[in-house]
Amino acid sequence: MLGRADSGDALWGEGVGWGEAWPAPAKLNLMLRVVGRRADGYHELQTVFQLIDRCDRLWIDVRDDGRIRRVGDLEGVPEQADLTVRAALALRQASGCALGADIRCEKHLPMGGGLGGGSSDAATTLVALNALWSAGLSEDELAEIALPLGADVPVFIRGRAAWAEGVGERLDPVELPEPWYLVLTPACSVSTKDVFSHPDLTRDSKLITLADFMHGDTVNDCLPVVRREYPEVRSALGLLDPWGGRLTGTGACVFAAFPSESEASAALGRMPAELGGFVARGRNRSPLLDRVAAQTAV
Ligand SMILES: C[C@](O)(CO)[C@H](O)COP(=O)(O)OP(=O)(O)OC[C@H]1O[C@@H](n2ccc(N)nc2=O)[C@H](O)[C@@H]1O
Ligand SMILES: Nc1ncnc2c1ncn2[C@@H]1O[C@H](COP(=O)(O)OP(=O)(O)OP(=O)(O)O)[C@@H](O)[C@H]1O
Repeated sequence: MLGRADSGDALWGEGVGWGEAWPAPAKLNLMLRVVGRRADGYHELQTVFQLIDRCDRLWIDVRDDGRIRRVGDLEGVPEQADLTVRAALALRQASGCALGADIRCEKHLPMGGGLGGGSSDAATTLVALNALWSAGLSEDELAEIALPLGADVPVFIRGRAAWAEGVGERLDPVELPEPWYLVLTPACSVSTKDVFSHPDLTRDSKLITLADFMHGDTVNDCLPVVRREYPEVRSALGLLDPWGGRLTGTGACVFAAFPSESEASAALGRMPAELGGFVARGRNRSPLLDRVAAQTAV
């Protein structure tokens, strides 16, 4: 898990030079309702995604020999299971492209944190290689390849804060306030699969509207199960009580919104030193959209 020392260079913004890096931002689920279950076991959701300016970074070199390789290790994830490698293979298959790639991912986002790090890495790989290979797939086609890689991958392809339904593939862009968030990263990894297969998970939440959400309906139906099964998440949430802490996705990360960076940083300063956490700005537009525009303008 990443602690406080890991800070500034994972952000993007004015004056931050990305060089050749491709950004893979995190997301927060600002609310999450489980409204049904499909025949294949996947759950129908209503959720609101917002991006934050905390990113993994990828470097991708095109290879002429058609091989797709991961450069460097990712603890607990074999090369062929890595979502960046799987995304590249899926794009090569879909596009018929004969080129390959070396992919290096610098992780700043905790795994199993509900921040969608692996999903975002996959989306960035698809978008980057579509440009670098001149594969010519449309955004819709990329989103279609993205979904089998993970329910969270399409939102990162679209690169916009969104109201989402289905398993997260029916996306409507939304303009939201862009507050500062304090995100706490408890030292545990929550398995999305385990939460969704838990017998006590609420699976019949009533449908709400965007207006309901805007008026403060920010329930996360995974919270009761996660709070019970993961004491680290329970105690991190308790620390955010004064500011209305919320769980993102199936956790483990929890967050609270603040009107300014200084207020979010002050709250972070009051957290126990051993608890990982960071401050990031909510964003309605992904830096990936700008990075790919810069690439295609070359
Ligand atoms: C919880 C969220 O993060 C909210 O944004 C996502 O719905 C999860 O997306 P994800 O991590 O990309 O999840 P996937 O890799 O597609 O699925 C992991 C496992 O979670 C379960 N799963 C996931 C999403 C969903 N809507 N229903 C499910 O039941 C399935 O058992 C699946 O095997
Ligand atoms: N490049 C990658 N980065 C992170 N995880 C990866 C990657 N490739 C494969 N994985 C696997 O995917 C799992 C989920 O990782 P991820 O970081 O997306 O979790 P998450 O933030 O909880 O996701 P979500 O919010 O989408 O449920 C990891 O535990 C890991 O086994």
